[in-house]
Amino acid sequence: MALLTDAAIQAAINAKTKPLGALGRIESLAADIARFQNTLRPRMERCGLIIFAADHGIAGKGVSKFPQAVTRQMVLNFLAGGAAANVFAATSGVSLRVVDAGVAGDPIIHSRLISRRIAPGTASSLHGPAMTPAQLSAALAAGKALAEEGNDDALAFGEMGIANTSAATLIGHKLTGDPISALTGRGTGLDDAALARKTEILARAAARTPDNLSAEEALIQYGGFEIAMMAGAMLGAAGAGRMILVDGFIATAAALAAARLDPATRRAMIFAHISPEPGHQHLLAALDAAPLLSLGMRLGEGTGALLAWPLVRAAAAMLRDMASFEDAGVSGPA
Ligand SMILES: O=C(O)c1ccc[n+]([C@@H]2O[C@H](COP(=O)([O-])O)[C@@H](O)[C@H]2O)c1
Ligand SMILES: Cc1cc2nc[nH]c2cc1C
Repeated sequence: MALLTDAAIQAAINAKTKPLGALGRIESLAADIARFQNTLRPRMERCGLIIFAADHGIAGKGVSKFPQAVTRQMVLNFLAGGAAANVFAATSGVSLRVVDAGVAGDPIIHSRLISRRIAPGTASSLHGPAMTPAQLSAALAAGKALAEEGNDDALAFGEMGIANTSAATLIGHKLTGDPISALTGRGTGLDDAALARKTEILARAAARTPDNLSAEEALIQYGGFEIAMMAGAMLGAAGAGRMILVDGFIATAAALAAARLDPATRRAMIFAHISPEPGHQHLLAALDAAPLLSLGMRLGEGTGALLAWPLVRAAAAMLRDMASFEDAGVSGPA
């Protein structure tokens, strides 16, 4: 089918029974959806959330307020239905899959857990690469395959991994060139002294490698398995014609890596919210992204993406189902 022009999409939005521009940001969201699906009758009925969980070798260096064991404990909480992501998935009408991408310790055995374990946590990126090239390939491929399953119109991606704000900061630094000091934040709630220590540790880890890295190399050197698998899932979702709901700081690091691996992935992305983690605005700027919500949320798990889903659904329904001035016999501007 011929490619819809931006002018044709805008004309369809402008013809709806409302003053010009009166639905604000919902109008540009509808335009993004129409452009991606190449139709003026876009479909946004089904959304699935995939939460990727993994551990980080750098967690042992005191960069998080919480112990590494919380990653595993939260996976069990997701499976029991007790996390914020479970609650918001239910209120937003989103289905949820939980993936072990590489949680430390023995494999978690549970009938509803999807096991795609690359290894029981990455190596510490303070002293060497977090993962091998073969582990990166396996993580990207596993994520891609998961996103290709099912018949969702959109996929939201969440993560759980103690110390993964450190991984996202280092990846973000190597992909944007913005300084570690500007990107590093409190994560799960570090105090001033601990934040200064984290910044110093991340600066040492960053100094190990050249200034600018390819997305592959940044993921190998600093990535988590959950971040790499999420990047693979984003590539898979875009390739399968599903839109991507990008969550917070860590998910946006995965999105930036995915967009560098395949620039065509960017068109599939909807940016759900902005987190107070200071690096998030840098990554959003590198992606030229305007997030929908600003709620002061910094939880991860896909919680911001879950809250944005009803807006995405409404935007598509507006373009598909709203009457035009002509359809409804409503007078245009005087
Ligand atoms: O999504 C965000 O913007 C976000 C910001 C700060 C923290 N988090 C979550 O907190 C964990 C990482 O924090 P930290 O301090 O252990 O690096 C990880 O499980 C993330 O899901 C998430
Ligand atoms: C309790 C807790 C829940 C989380 N969910 C995502 N990251 C998290 C980090 C902690 C510490």
